[in-house]
Amino acid sequence: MLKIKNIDFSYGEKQVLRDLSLELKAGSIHGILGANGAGKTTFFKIIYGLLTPSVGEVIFPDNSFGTSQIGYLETEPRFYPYMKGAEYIDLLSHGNSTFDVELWNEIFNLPLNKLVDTYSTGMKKKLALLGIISQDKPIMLLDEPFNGLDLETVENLNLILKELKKKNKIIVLTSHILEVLKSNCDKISYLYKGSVQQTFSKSDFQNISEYIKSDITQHSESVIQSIFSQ
Ligand SMILES: Nc1ncnc2c1ncn2[C@@H]1O[C@H](COP(=O)(O)OP(=O)(O)OP(=O)(O)O)[C@@H](O)[C@H]1O
Repeated sequence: MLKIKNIDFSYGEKQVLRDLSLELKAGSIHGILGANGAGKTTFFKIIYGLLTPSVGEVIFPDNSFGTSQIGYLETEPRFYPYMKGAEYIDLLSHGNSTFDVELWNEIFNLPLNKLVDTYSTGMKKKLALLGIISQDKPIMLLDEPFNGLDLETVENLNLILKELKKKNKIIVLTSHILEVLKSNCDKISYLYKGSVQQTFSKSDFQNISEYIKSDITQHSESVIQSIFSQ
């Protein structure tokens, strides 16, 4: 179990996370849902150790060594210039001699001998995903992993996530597409104004849209109606 306890975080004067607590189980996929700017990426950066909370702590599972046990897929992955796809995978998979890049690339179909600079946006996302998978870490933080992927890769990623879950990993993923979260996750937490406002289990997933709609969009609906009635 990865435990996040009572975290506060601010960028300067701006408080982004407030008393955020969450427990993430091994062998399960936990979705994080939240509006733009709700604090999802900030939350991942805290778990990964890129940011330090002013209050609260991240408690890693027994026998793990903190952030070295985490694979982190950023929303917009960054690459070194003049690096080929294969070199990127070599760099990330370092220490995992069992990773069979050729076999995996039968699924991802990437031109690994070409410079990453020549890749399309979706190809870069696929390369970053392949890199994270190649690391085979017990904790995987995936920030919008489905963004920019073609339909075939979306289907493949659904299957891959199922297999990774069977390997007892702690997987946390964000998406703005509710259906993506519903079909992949065991639990979904709704982040609102920097706190986990509600965590839904599978049996409650059908209530999520209604919950968010009543919470967020009622005000927007009345504003949109007043704009168009002018
Ligand atoms: N480096 C930074 N300096 C100052 N404020 C920041 C910084 N990074 C993020 N923020 C602010 O923190 C808040 C949370 O940002 P964050 O990127 O964590 O949100 P998010 O939920 O991942 O959003 P999105 O869904 O748009 O990716 C936003 O208000 C954002 O403007």
